[in-house]
Amino acid sequence: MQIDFTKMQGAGNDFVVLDETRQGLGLTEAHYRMLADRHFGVGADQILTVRSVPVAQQGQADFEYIIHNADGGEVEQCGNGARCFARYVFDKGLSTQPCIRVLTKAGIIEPALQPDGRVTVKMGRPRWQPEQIPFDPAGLASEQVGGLTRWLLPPGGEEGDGRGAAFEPVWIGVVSMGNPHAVQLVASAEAAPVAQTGPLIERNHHFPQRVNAGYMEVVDRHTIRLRVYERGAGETLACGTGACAAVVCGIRQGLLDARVDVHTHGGLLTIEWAGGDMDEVLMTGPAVTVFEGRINLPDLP
Ligand SMILES: N[C@@H](CCC[C@H](N)C(=O)O)C(=O)O
Repeated sequence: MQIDFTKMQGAGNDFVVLDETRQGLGLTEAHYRMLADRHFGVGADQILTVRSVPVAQQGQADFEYIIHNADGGEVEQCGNGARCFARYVFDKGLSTQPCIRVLTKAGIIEPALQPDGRVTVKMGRPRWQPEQIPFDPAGLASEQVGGLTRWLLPPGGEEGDGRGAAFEPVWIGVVSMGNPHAVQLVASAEAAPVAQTGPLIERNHHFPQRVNAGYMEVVDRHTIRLRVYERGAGETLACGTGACAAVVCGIRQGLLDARVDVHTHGGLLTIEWAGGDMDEVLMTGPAVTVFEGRINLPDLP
């Protein structure tokens, strides 16, 4: 099977974007893994698919947005991808509107193209309840820091199983931005042990659907440096939902103001959140088309 694709990136978080508005491509998890593979496929952190809104939800949104991680698994949300999604549907003429409503597994988000070429996305409200994440805090120590509950996580997974013996337990803030995030404060994002502890936190048994692990260095009240070890993709150059999650945790802890610049290895994202239960998080950043292509995919189970 031959399929057309567009390669895009948002702050270096890179995507293969597929159009299924006219017909489904019938791809399997193995196909998504192959597209994402940097040696045998195109190479991407996530595969984004544009679909028409299912009949039952028509009127609620303009498009449906399907996200697969590089490991082939379907996930609920992707922030950098949402900006690329909006740029794609506009540039391809699928929409003439600079502001669209997009249906995701985590609800409706609203990306809007800005005159300077960046995209701002209304990402929805942060969700803090353990069952919304999902997160099982049974047996973990907790502390209250400002408005944030932090949990002491043994990064080795099962307490006492030996795998985490080399690492100290870490205090994490836990939040869903449609997808699950565990955010820890670090003195230096550059020096943070992302490659060592990221995979252990991702698969820690307190997160039944795994988790994205964020490492946040607070520079001042409106600037952070952030690295994220993403569920199903490993460390990426930037994570949009990770940036939202870090900033809302920082604001709740009283460390950050309502508008924060997030410096990642792939570029700058700006996150705004007024801090109330009903307030939505806004994310602004770049969305760039890299190239168009066509690839032969073998039959895969
Ligand atoms: N790169 C993303 C997040 C993609 C999904 C994530 N890896 C997950 O499994 O939840 C972003 O920009 O938000």
